[in-house]
Amino acid sequence: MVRLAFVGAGQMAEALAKGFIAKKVVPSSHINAFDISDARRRVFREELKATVHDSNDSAVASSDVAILAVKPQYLSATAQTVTPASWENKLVLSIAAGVTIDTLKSLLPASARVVRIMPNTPCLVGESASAIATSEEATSEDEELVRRLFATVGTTISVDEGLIDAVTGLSGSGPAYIFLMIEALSDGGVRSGLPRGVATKLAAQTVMGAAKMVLETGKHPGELKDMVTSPAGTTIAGIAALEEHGARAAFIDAVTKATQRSKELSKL
Ligand SMILES: NC(=O)C1=CN([C@@H]2O[C@H](COP(=O)(O)OP(=O)(O)OC[C@H]3O[C@@H](n4cnc5c(N)ncnc54)[C@H](O)[C@@H]3O)[C@@H](O)[C@H]2O)C=CC1
Ligand SMILES: O=C(O)[C@@H]1CCC=N1
Repeated sequence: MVRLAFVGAGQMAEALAKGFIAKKVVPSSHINAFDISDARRRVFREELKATVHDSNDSAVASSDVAILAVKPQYLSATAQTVTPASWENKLVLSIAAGVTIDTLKSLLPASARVVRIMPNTPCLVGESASAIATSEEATSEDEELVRRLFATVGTTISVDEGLIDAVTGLSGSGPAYIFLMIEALSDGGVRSGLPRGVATKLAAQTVMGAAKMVLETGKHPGELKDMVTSPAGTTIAGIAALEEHGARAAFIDAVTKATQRSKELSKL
């Protein structure tokens, strides 16, 4: 079974590690980690029962596959905390927004094989959307291993690296847009008289049900929207309000701006 190292044990590393452990694809005993924060090391040691090391170097040296899970701004300095000998022949996965395969390769010995992945936090509940872009050096076995690993925590898709910034703007950041939307729908329910707990539950279940209908029926979202919308009914009144407030443009702009920010991060 593959031994994993998390270089950086923050929110995303925790979501992935918990997902892998829950799906029994990597046991706690095969998860190595280091983080500069005591608090984060404690979470990995006490909650995840992972092996927490006293350096990135030791965590990587003890593993077959390393996952770079620090913020993009710290990635270069962090990669240098691992000796070239420990990186040798490793499969190195980076989940960092904006950091290109070329940049990653420049930080590692030539024998390291790089794969870029953009997952999202629903990996915690087995519903991540992960896009995978491989370097030329990564073998088909590497790609298969990464796909199998991330498929246990959700859906995977292979893309050219040129599309990873757009993936980041849509599905990498996307859960936050949907959480905001659920919160706002719940507020609407509360304003209309529902208790908060009931409103949030109905809002979240509605988002999940609608998403499942798109994925499982294969129908265009517009057609599904029309199926809800009775002439002179309640839904068209709600849709008209959303259009008046520019909801559609707001979502398009959110993805566009987040994609631009991902591109900016690649230039830092
Ligand atoms: N949060 C999300 O939803 C997603 C995040 N990402 C990417 O995942 C990466 C991590 O993001 P988050 O988990 O949200 O950030 P985070 O801030 O929760 O985690 C980063 C961790 O790295 C640690 N760290 C900093 N320097 C270090 C060093 N030299 N050695 C070891 N650990 C060090 C920090 O203490 C922190 O715990 C980022 O590159 C981000 O672009 C990708 C997809 C989704
Ligand atoms: O906000 C961020 O930069 C990271 C990348 C994708 C989701 N969170």
